[in-house]
Amino acid sequence: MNINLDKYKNLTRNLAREFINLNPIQRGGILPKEAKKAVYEYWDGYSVCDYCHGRLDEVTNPPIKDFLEDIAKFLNMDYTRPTHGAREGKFIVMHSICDEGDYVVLDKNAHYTSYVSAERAKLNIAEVGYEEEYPTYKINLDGYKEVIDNLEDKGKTVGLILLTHVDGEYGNLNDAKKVGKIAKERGIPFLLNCAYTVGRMPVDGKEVKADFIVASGHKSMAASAPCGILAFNEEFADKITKTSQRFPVKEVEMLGCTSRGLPIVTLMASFPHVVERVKRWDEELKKTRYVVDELEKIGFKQLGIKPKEHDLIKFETPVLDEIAKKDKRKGFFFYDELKKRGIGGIRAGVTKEIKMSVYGLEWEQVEYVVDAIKEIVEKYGE
Ligand SMILES: Cc1ncc(COP(=O)(O)O)c(C=O)c1O
Repeated sequence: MNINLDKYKNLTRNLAREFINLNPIQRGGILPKEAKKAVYEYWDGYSVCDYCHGRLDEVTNPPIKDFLEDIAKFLNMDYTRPTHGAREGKFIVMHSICDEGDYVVLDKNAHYTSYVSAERAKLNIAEVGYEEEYPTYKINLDGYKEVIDNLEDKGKTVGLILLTHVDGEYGNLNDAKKVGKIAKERGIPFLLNCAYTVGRMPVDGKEVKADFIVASGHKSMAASAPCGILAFNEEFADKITKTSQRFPVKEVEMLGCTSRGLPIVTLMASFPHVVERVKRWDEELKKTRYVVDELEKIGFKQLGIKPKEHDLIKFETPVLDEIAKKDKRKGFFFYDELKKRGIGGIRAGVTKEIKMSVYGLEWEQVEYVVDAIKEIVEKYGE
């Protein structure tokens, strides 16, 4: 065997712990210290299966069964199951409730994993477009009606309506209740993709008339990847939790058991922290809007709906692009300068547009980030 194993020794992370990480996909997945402690207890393989009597969702030690009931209450949904992430939840819904060839109607800002889930489930896609493209990229939610009507007029079956609660490109928050109402009127099941919302901000499934909610533990619930939650209502419980003919205790869509180790433990251990932090969502929005106000003063331009209703910020940054043309480090100057100031998470080499989030940072840190960016622009700009 000629394999060099040295590279696996002493694995360390470049983005050092003391860095302020501005990457929007990572800010909601930072573990509180309670969850870090649980890691030491449960880091071995199938660590949650010590007292299993056949199925993950029924394990009482650690308290997975209770957790799934509690998280259903937290989301105001009837039932939940653990998954490996939002994408696995979407696939489970599509695969279990749609028939091959059905249409999934989704918003144009949907994540690639929504498309890939549909493809894997052998479904077709129809998109709902924008009310406005540049600069807000706001989805025309009334457009769901038109897209559904057009498909039905052509004799097609719409098996599912999917809405991205907050998208990963612009951080636009959609009015889920509006789409939930359309879904109810048309009698079509409604899946709300809450990868960027559940765990960061309050979400009430019944209020928005969602039949299914998918959430992402590692993106927004302060958990280690990969893990997530699929929540569903009574009406669809039989389909989602159908058991195997040959192994009657095992749920087919879960392939028996999903998150069977450390990730689900971090998800549970972080739950008290998550329950508390969503109550402080207004404060998070204040921080986000402060960043936008301050950085627009130095020539950044926020894309997406204004004012911000979510912490993911996308900026057009012509000032950075101008500097990159002259600096010998080219586009890498910004990454480099941020790194010197203990800030990471902005894509290296990119200066035309940047994405960032200050979710969960202390106000002092938010101000530090804003001042650091202003200082860099002042120092290197004209
Ligand atoms: C809107 C949205 N949905 C889903 C996902 C995927 O989440 P997961 O990794 O939990 O499948 C992402 C990841 O960036 C996302 O932005």
